[in-house]
Amino acid sequence: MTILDKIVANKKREVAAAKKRTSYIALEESEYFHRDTYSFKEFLLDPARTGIIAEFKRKSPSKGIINDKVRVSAVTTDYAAAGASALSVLTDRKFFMGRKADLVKARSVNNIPVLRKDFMIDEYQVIEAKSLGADIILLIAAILSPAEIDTLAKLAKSLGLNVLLEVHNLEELERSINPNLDAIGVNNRNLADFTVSVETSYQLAKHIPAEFMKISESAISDPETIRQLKLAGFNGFLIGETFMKQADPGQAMRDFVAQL
Ligand SMILES: O=C(O)c1ccccc1NCC(=O)[C@H](O)[C@H](O)COP(=O)(O)O
Repeated sequence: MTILDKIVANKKREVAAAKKRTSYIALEESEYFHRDTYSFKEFLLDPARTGIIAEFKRKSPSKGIINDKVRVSAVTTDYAAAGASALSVLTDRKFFMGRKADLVKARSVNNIPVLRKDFMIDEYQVIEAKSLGADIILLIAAILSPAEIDTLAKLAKSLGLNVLLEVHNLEELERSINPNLDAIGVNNRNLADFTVSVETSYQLAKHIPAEFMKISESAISDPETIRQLKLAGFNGFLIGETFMKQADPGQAMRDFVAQL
């Protein structure tokens, strides 16, 4: 069983428990459920911003604890002030030490798009994402069939959410492409064995149709890589560990942006 299989098996149990705890009606009564979301594309293309999607990530399966000493409100507002085009907040508890409350907190103190970073396998999670204050959901091609991507993406769009599809290779990209997506993210981390290579982004860039925003995800650790990725056509850059491994992630992002 790969780590991804374990994450998905656990997610199925978590979603079943969440459905018992909080009804669909309760989700739809959340103060955020009826809000208008921010456009991911608009913020990515805003020349006053960096294109960076800055992630709040305490722990990961590949690295263990990265930083469990910082507060989501302070870090995400610092990220936004440093020029983030969007925030990414992990809500998986078991493998990433995330919390749904982290997303609610990030939403309440920021005015830029927020990605719910989780392993979406069920329509319930999409509705929950809206109720927690997310603007963007992530659909991971490695764990979803094309039909599941279609269903989840259509539901997300009907709620005004932006949809980011994550792929790791050409086969995933070709089978998963769907008109209800806003952005395609190329994950430079192989989720099966955790090896990382930004080459994955360069190789897939030319295969992503022009109508989708292009995002490069993971293992981005220096400003020069962003310059190269921009030349290859990428609009967004998802960065977690590079900032979060520092005692002050917001300052780390400011220092990084100063070199762009
Ligand atoms: O980060 C992991 O170890 C990981 C393991 C299994 C599934 C997903 C995983 N990460 C999710 C991500 O996509 C990253 O958090 C995100 O792209 C940021 O990556 P990084 O900048 O390398 O922290």
